[in-house]
Amino acid sequence: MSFNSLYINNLWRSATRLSSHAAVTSARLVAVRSARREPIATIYSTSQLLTEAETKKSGYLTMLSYSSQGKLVRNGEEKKLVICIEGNIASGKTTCLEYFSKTSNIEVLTEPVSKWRNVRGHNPLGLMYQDPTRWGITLQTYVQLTMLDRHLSTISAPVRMMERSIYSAKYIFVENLYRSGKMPEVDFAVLSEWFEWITQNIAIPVDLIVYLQSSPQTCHERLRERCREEENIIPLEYLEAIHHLYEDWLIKKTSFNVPAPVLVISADDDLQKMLHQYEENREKILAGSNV
Ligand SMILES: Nc1ncnc2c1ncn2[C@@H]1O[C@H](COP(=O)(O)OP(=O)(O)O)[C@@H](O)[C@H]1O
Ligand SMILES: Cc1cn([C@H]2C[C@H](O)[C@@H](COP(=O)(O)O)O2)c(=O)[nH]c1=O
Repeated sequence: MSFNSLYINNLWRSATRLSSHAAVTSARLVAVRSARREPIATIYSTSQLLTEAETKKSGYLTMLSYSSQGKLVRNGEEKKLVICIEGNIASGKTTCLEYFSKTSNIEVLTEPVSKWRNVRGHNPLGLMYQDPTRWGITLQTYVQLTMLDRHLSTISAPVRMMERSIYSAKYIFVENLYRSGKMPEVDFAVLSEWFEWITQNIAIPVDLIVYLQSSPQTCHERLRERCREEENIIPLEYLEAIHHLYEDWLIKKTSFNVPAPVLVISADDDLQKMLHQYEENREKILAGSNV
């Protein structure tokens, strides 16, 4: 095994699946020490993890190596396209993904909302809507973790389409909690430190962002129609705030780094017209292009 090549856990995934304290501890050691660029061979030999052969067989671990920028990257997936579908709450992202899931050679990853509604019997999404100042950090820490898990999971098809990204979780939702005065500064600082560490040390490739641009009013109507219990208390103003953050990020490009070209699709139309628009844009989307 080469010096700049190592197996590390997909962090939390191994923690739950390997169910061994020694394995979890050593996995953490590998991740942290490798980020500091200490000799991998030492790390590998001190690890209580699976052997290389066991690792490959298990499929739980991802082979990572350093890029020329010094970031950890997944091996062998350079030619796969990653497309993130972005947009306000209830703008139609899941519906869009469902449509494309019928296409062969596309892997579709929806947001892990079910995890946000149930982590070991707790509902951080519901808690956050009830008391954002107390529970915003709890939800957003978990969102960041689960989105990172999505980004790092092995890609099983030439094209991956995924709902949102670790970027929008931070640039839109954390930012909104903080700007609206509902997230204490210390919570925002800790989340920001985590986010910066992740994005500086781990390559999170995105080739195209498809922005479903919808009016907050449309989203409000669709949200009511969808009837997700936790979201009953969302006022129109909340969707307006999310909308403005999205517009500043992806249209005006005045707030945060945009990690990929953006293809804008207006999403206020009825379902039939939306499906027509998806067909019209299919080629561009699957080529990872916005022109
Ligand atoms: N173009 C559309 N016209 C009318 N209703 C829609 C449209 N697209 C989605 N919906 C409905 O709106 C709700 C939210 O859509 P969904 O795809 O879940 O949005 P998101 O994943 O962005 O939150 C769902 O009830 C869905 O059936
Ligand atoms: C990414 C992210 C999401 N949320 C909330 C917003 C919504 O209530 C759900 C996601 O539902 P959608 O229909 O897929 O938009 O989760 C959040 O509070 N924080 C986040 O970072």
